[in-house]
Amino acid sequence: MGDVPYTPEHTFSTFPPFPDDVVTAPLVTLSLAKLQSAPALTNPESLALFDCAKSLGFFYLDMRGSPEGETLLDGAERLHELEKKFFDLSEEEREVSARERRNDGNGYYGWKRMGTTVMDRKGTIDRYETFNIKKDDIVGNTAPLPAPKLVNDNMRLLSTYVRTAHGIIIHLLNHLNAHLRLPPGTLAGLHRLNHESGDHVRFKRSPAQAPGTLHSGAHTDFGTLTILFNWLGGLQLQLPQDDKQWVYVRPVPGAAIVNLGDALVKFTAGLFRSNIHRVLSPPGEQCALERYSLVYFSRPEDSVLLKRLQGGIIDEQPRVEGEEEEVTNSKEWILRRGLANKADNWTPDKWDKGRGTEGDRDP
Ligand SMILES: O=C(O)CCC(=O)C(=O)O
Ligand SMILES: [Fe+2]
Repeated sequence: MGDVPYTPEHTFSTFPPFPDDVVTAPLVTLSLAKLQSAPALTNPESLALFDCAKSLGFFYLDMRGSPEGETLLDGAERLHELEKKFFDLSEEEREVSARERRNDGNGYYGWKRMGTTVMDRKGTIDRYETFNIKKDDIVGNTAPLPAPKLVNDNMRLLSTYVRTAHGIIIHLLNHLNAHLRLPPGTLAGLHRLNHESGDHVRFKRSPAQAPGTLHSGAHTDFGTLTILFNWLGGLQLQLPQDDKQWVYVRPVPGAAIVNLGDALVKFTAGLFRSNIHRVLSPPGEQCALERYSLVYFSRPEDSVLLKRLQGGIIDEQPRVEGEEEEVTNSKEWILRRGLANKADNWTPDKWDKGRGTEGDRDP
């Protein structure tokens, strides 16, 4: 997309700062370069990753000093520009990629206009729009959903981004695999780039709204690992402690926010945590601005069953009665969770069907 001379620092400097007087999440910062520098079992950074997967399930991943990390940062700045342009297209142009047009049962991918899903059991209507671009469409595993010229002209950028994000995710999974004492390559083998999966790039925008307005409802992510770039605040997570306090996640230039999703909870029989999060209007002066996010969601390949993996320390996890009942594969899980919240013909009963691993954590 032409030359975007932006660095994360530059982009951050164009916005009012994230305020200092709000409570923020105590996320650890892990360095991708350090994770890449030594094998898992002798690498303190890797042990910190394992601890985090078992406790909060959210961390900053500092991308600096790693060639793959720097490529991702550059791609994120470029895609931030591209998503602004995409959402500024006329409705008619965005409509080309409308999720309703996807008639292959994959109606979770494509453009979702604002206000077409519900965010809670009361039926509160969402306050954001998204464009989910399927990894399989980008790397050529499937025939792509029609897209505006703007998007098609940027396929190389999207392809580099997807391949880089996917590679970083495989690297993180290999670390976790080692600590779980699973046979080498077990997790990576469930997330092969050239096999169909629910991985996608998400563009997300919400308009400026009153302070404290809920933009996206409380949820856990459905899949494996999520790599999120934010430039403005607004993301909150609910601390696991008893008081279940909601705290903001401060966006940090040069770092992505990474979190674990439900698939990793299921694979590890509850050893890992997929934490609840939501989005409110950005705090302080940032509230007056439109808010964009850029997300890469990784998910197990479509046919993978979402249940405990055999082997390693997972075998030591207690068995819960009924845990082998109603096991779904990854594709069914995503579509069930992703489409249960459509606002048309919505009922509270449908909301219940779309729940993930929140269990009694569900607000
Ligand atoms: O907009 C954000 O910062 C978070 C987005 C998110 O949690 C999601 O799309 O699953
Ligand atoms: Fe999320």
